[in-house]
Amino acid sequence: MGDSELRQRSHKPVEATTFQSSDIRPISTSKDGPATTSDSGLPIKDPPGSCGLPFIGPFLDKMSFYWVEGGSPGYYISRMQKYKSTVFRMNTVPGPPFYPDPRVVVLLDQKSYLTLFDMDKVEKKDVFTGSYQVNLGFTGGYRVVPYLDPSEEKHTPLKQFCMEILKSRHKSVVPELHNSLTPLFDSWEAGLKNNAKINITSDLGVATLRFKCKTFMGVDPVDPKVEANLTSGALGTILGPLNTVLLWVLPQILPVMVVPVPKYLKPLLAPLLELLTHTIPFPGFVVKPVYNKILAFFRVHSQEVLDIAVTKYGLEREEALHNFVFNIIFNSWAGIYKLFPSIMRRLSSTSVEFQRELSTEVRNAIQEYGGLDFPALEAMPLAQSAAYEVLRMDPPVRYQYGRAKKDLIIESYDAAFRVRKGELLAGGLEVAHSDPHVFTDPLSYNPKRFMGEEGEKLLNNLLWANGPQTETPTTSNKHCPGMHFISFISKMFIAEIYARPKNTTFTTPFSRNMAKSTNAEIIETSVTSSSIRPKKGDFLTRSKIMC
Ligand code: HEM
Repeated sequence: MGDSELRQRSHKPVEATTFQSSDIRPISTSKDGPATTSDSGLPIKDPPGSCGLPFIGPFLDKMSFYWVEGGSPGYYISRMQKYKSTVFRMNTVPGPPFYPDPRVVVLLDQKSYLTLFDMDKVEKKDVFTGSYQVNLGFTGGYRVVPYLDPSEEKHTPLKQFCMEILKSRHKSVVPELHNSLTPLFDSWEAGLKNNAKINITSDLGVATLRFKCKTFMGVDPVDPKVEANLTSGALGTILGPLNTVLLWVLPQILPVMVVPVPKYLKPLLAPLLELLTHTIPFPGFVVKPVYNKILAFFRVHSQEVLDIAVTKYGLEREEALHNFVFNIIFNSWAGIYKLFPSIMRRLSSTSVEFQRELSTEVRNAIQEYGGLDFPALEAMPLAQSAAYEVLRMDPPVRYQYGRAKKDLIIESYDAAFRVRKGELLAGGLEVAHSDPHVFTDPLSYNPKRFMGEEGEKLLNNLLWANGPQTETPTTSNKHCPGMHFISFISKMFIAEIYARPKNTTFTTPFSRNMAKSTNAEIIETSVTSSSIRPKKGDFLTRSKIMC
């Protein structure tokens, strides 16, 4: 399916669809009988779609998700087109035999998607990763804050603690990000002059890990002089800091990930990979050595932070420690690990003229305010818009879930759907972020999209942080408390690239390597970065690229 087909996807009302009886549980009705139209006059119907026969349906769907349709968004889009609806029933992943019930009602347009942020309508208990839950052994036996519903007692103090950490360390953000990126960019440029191979994703991974730890704990996790650092001991030496954290992060998301395998090896490797990654939930003990290593580092260096958790928020020290590790490594670092390479890839696809304009904005602001700091960064609307546009097209977290607290009527643009209490709602964010009702030419990277009065209004529809960019994360909602932090550092990352003395545009080898390491394709051989374009059909294959 091509981009043009996607653009033409229909939101016209659909005919009533046949259901498997196993898909439907009894629905409560008012004494006047069930309503036939919603409050805004739309016809009420059951969501189209079928989950198939028990076990067989979910199993076949799961195979299709991982091995035929390349995961999100292709899997969602093919079903959206089949049912001619942006709300429908389907099986999510993982599924049988050893993962829980994968039946969900999917929401793919901007209107229905908002249901997922309405705490009166959905419960967010244990749905952070969707239909399955990560073994508690990954987090020291604690249910960390993203798994808690706001109605749970611990949610408020744990979220307040996270917000406090972000606020209290904000002055360190600019210098620490600068100090982490400058030597890295220097080394890339030096290496590229000598035709050395660079790996953008892993190099940035280490740099941002150092940035996170230095900002929030004041210590460098790879400095051999630092106690319990992530390169120390046999494990640290063998794995290195990046693999240590990845070996803890990845098994938590592997159940929903498409494992990239060359086409010709698929028949050979698929059964083995299925068995290893998508069949049996990972038990906690598999990550114990690496988690203990991470924990030991945090335990030594987060005492000041933990004092705040205990004295100000009345939290148990050990629980606060596991939450702190999760906030810094899983919530935050893992998101940046995906986001920063996406920013480079998207920027490298823009024209030289645009990159010059960006560079001029960055340099002028730095000159006017005497350095790359908060005031200068405030004066970079183009860099900010370019960053928002990456968050729109490549949201690092691609799914959101919530369980219906009661029987609901959920409206899309052209129909209203009955959803039963207890059903799991699943949002596919890449598709909702490409809603043609809201975004013009939604499949194109338009770095100026969020600029100006009209552009700023679109921030209401930027939902990557589990809520509109214009709304505030609070203890009563599940909005990501790191929303402003991430928006800010993404803009600063762009500013750091374009503030570099020699980089009015990326040099050719820089771009070529960016292209190679992010799987983009060089379609011309001219010397400018505008020759780098994402692969054809990128929207559909992106999930493979980014994994
Ligand atoms: C690119 C980076 C990030 C992305 C894509 C991201 C995305 C999200 C999303 C989608 C959720 C909601 C999950 C759900 O309930 O369905 C969430 C929640 C959360 N995020 Fe972020 N986040 C990022 C960075 C951060 C940072 C920097 C922090 C803090 C240091 C953070 C802390 C949290 C916490 C504590 C929650 C749970 C909120 C609650 O329970 O109310 N995140 N994030």
